[in-house]
Amino acid sequence: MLTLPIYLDNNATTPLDPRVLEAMMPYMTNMFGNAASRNHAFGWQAEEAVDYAREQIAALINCSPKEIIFTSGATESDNLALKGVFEMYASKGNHIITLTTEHKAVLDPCKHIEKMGGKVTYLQVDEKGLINLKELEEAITDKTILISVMYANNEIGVIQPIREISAIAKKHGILFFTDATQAVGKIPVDVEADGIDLMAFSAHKMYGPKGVGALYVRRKNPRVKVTAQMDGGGHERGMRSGTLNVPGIVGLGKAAEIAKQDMEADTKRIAAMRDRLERELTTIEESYVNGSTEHRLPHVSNISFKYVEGEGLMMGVKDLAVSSGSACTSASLEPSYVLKALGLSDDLAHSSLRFGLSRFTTNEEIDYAIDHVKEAVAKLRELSPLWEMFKEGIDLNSIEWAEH
Ligand SMILES: Cc1ncc(COP(=O)(O)O)c(C=O)c1O
Ligand code: FES
Repeated sequence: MLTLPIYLDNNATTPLDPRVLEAMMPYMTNMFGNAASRNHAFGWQAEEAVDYAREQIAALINCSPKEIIFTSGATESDNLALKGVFEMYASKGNHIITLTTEHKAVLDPCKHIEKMGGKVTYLQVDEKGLINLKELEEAITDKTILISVMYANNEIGVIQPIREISAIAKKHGILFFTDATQAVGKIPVDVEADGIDLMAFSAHKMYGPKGVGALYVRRKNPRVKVTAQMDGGGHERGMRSGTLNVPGIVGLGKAAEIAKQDMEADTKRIAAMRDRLERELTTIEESYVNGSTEHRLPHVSNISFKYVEGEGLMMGVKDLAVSSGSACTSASLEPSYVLKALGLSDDLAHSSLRFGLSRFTTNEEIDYAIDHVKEAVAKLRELSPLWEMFKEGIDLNSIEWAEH
């Protein structure tokens, strides 16, 4: 049975897995203790639950439970990593290297750091969305303290060469931070093998609750430190004060456990549906997949349908919850800065849709999406004078479409 509307915007957020909700429920009802209360059973129960969640998360990303700092989500983790390193290592240097295609939760703290006297290099990506490793190495100066490169992009799903980046950071004695919000729980992420020093992630992108996330902070070779951005009771080894969100943390832990256990099977199923969706939708004339299809998350596809407005297309497929650009910026009519960074013209960037599948996506939903997007593109093009000119063989490149 097909229930409308269909949710294909799982890069913005995922639904809560019922197994996660079940694990959280006791901590939202009778087990309400404060994990910092050391003198009674309510506190012990809560602390035990938090410790267990730390272990579940550590098992997913291959770290020690002690290396997990709980936060309110990836935005906070990004802020803590960037500003925390900038402040902690001020005597060593003030230069950070990142990408133009990072999430705003990285770019905006970088802007803040610039206002505080820091220097930030924003590296361009290639037309597939990938970093240029030579340019990365060339950007390093004796003042560089941090390389911040996202694991996988939220708009196009492109996965960066994390191990090569961390090797460069290590060679130069620089810390490596990755915003892995879109990757953790979706693809294998191993902080040891990947050589990551700091890593941000969030529960609500991996079938957990909203408002909870974590920052992985390496404790051994090198022992990484960040200056707290939230002062108070000294929770989380002094790096993030504030009463712990116990139900949320339990949810993140359970989400991590399920991800570890189901990842292989989920990925196989989801990638097959994504590939079918992409194969079918690219039979539409003048449609283009954005970003690398080789180094990409298994559940994402970002496609531009030339001569169609993404916003109009979204209206045309009302029962399909997809996104054009990213959720944070969807209120603005500016074309996506990520797609622009790949070299797309404004028009092509505007004509894109992002499809994000989940473990709950069904083949029937994909069938629906294929049929309705095809239909909507055809209808909108019927009304488009540009499409008509294109069909008549008039060369539009020189007049309407900016050079890439
Ligand atoms: C790559 C990336 N970083 C950071 C965030 C922010 O995460 P949160 O909503 O947990 O603050 C998101 C989600 O929008 C994201 O996709
Ligand atoms: S919700 Fe991910 S782009 Fe903001």
